[in-house]
Amino acid sequence: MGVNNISNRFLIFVNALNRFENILLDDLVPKSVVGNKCYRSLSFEFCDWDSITAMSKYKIVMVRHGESEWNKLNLFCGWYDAELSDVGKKEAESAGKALKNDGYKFDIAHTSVLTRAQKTLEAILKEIGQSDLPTKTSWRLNERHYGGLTGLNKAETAAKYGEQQVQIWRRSFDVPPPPMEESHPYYNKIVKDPRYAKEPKKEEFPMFESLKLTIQRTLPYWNDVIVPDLKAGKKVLIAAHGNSLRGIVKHLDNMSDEAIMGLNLPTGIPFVYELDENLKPVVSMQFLGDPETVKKAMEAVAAQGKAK
Ligand SMILES: O=C(O)[C@@H](COP(=O)(O)O)OP(=O)(O)O
Repeated sequence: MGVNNISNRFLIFVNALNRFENILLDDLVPKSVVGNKCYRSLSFEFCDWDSITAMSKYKIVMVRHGESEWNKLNLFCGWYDAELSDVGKKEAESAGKALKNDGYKFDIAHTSVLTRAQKTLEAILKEIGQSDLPTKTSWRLNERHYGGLTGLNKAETAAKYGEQQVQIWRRSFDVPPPPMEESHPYYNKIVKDPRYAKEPKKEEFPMFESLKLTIQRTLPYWNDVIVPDLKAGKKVLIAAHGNSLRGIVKHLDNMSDEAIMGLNLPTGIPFVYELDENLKPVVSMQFLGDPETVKKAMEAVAAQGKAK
């Protein structure tokens, strides 16, 4: 959960419930104290700002790319290499401006091999005056592979198979979409794309991915590449995708398979994690955007799976 001390209010992002809550300090009195100035209620734990600052050892910023041409058309995108839409380019610039306003500078960036994430990163780095920032790219940060759904319209798919089925395909933890067959219109474009010539290995190359499978290939990158950067004292920025980032968030916040179903990440709004020495969050998913805008953007992502 993210916590901001706003005068006598705490603004809390309640992961399990996927919403922001504004809580008066007075309301906190009956809650049990779980540590130095940290509190627990039925649905969340939180700490006052001084305690957070004391515990925070690592800071990392993540951002889902700006709206892509395929987000705009409401198509399942996955490993299809969609460009940013004009709105997405503006979102990426705004993300950079928000980071600049808050004085963020980075030592390293990580991104996927997909254009929409790379272009978003590029726009952000331009805004913060760090266009030459060392950047590592990996297929392990790619969006989940949407298999046979790739290229289908989400609302039309909901009208055909039911909203519930689309919700399962989009947000269940371990139910994968149908595989991408060789006859799929984008099979060759993806499988024969030169950017995958070296990796993933043939046996690792996905034809579909659930969130669980996505996490299985993203986490090794988190553990083996990003964590060492953090431990070396580097300030890290990740520009990636709705579901590869949901996987990292689930891991960091130790969210249950059910709780992660309710999380919809908005495009182009950076969010911050502060981690303690054991890489446990002391600040979770603190968006650099006003809560009402973030909430609406999350709801809009959730609604993409509704039949029109
Ligand atoms: O593949 C896609 O369609 C979207 C996510 O879709 P949902 O899981 O939200 O349907 O990925 P992104 O735009 O983050 O690369």
